[in-house]
Amino acid sequence: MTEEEARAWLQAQFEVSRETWDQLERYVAILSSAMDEQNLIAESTRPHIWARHIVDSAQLLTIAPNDDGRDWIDLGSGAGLPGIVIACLVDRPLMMVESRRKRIDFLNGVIADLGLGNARVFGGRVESTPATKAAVISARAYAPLPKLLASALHLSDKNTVWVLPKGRNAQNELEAVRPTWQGAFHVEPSVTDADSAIIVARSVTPAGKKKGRP
Ligand SMILES: C[S@@+](CC[C@H](N)C(=O)[O-])C[C@H]1O[C@@H](n2cnc3c(N)ncnc32)[C@H](O)[C@@H]1O
Repeated sequence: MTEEEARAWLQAQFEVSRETWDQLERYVAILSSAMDEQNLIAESTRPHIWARHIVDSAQLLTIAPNDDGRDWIDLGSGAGLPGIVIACLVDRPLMMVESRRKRIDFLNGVIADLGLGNARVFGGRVESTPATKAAVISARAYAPLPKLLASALHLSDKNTVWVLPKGRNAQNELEAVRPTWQGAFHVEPSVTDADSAIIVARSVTPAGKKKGRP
C-alpha cells in the first residue's frame, strides 16, 4: 500500500472529517520529528508512516465492536500505535498503557497537542493497571501472545474483544497457545501487508477455567 493509497483507504473507510485529518497529519508530523530524539518507530518505516502505522492501526476499527461505553485499552502503546490513531478516528474512551517514562511523556504531549479529550495514559506496567473491564484490548508489538494474554487478563471479561496485530506467524502463534488458553480465536488478514495478520479473540480464559469467569 502506498502513502496515497493509505490516505484513500482511510477516507473511504471512515469519511474522515477535516478536523480529524488535521489531527492525524499533526500526529504524523510530531511522530516523524520526535524520531530525531527517540526511536519510536523503525527508521525504515519513516517514509511510509501512513501505510505502515496509521492504516495498520486504523484497520483494527473495522474488526473491533462498537463503543459500549467501556474503555478501549491499548497495551504497550509506545508512540501511540494504535491508541492515538483510534482516539483520533472515533470518539470513544481510550486508555493507553505504557511503562517507559519518555514514551508516557510523549503520549501525554500528543494528547494535549491534538486535544484528544477521549484519550488518557496509564503510566505503568500492564500487569499493574488497575482492574477494569475493557470493551476492546489492542496490543501491537507489545509481547508474545502468552505473556500478552496473561498480563492483561484482569482487564478482560467474556465480552472483551482482543485485536492483536501480529506478523506472518500469527496462525502458528495462535496454535502454540491453544493448550494453555481457551476462547474464540481467529486470524484476520491485514490490509496493509500480506506478511501481517490480526489475531482476534473473545472469551479468553486460561485453559481449564470456566468461560465467562476469568
Ligand atoms: C515495540 S514497542 C511497540 C509500541 C507500539 N505499540 C507500536 O506498535 O509501535 C513496545 C512498547 O511496549 C512497552 N511495554 C513493554 N512491556 C510493557 C509492560 N509490561 N507494561 C507496559 N508497557 C510495556 C514498551 O515500553 C514499548 O513502548
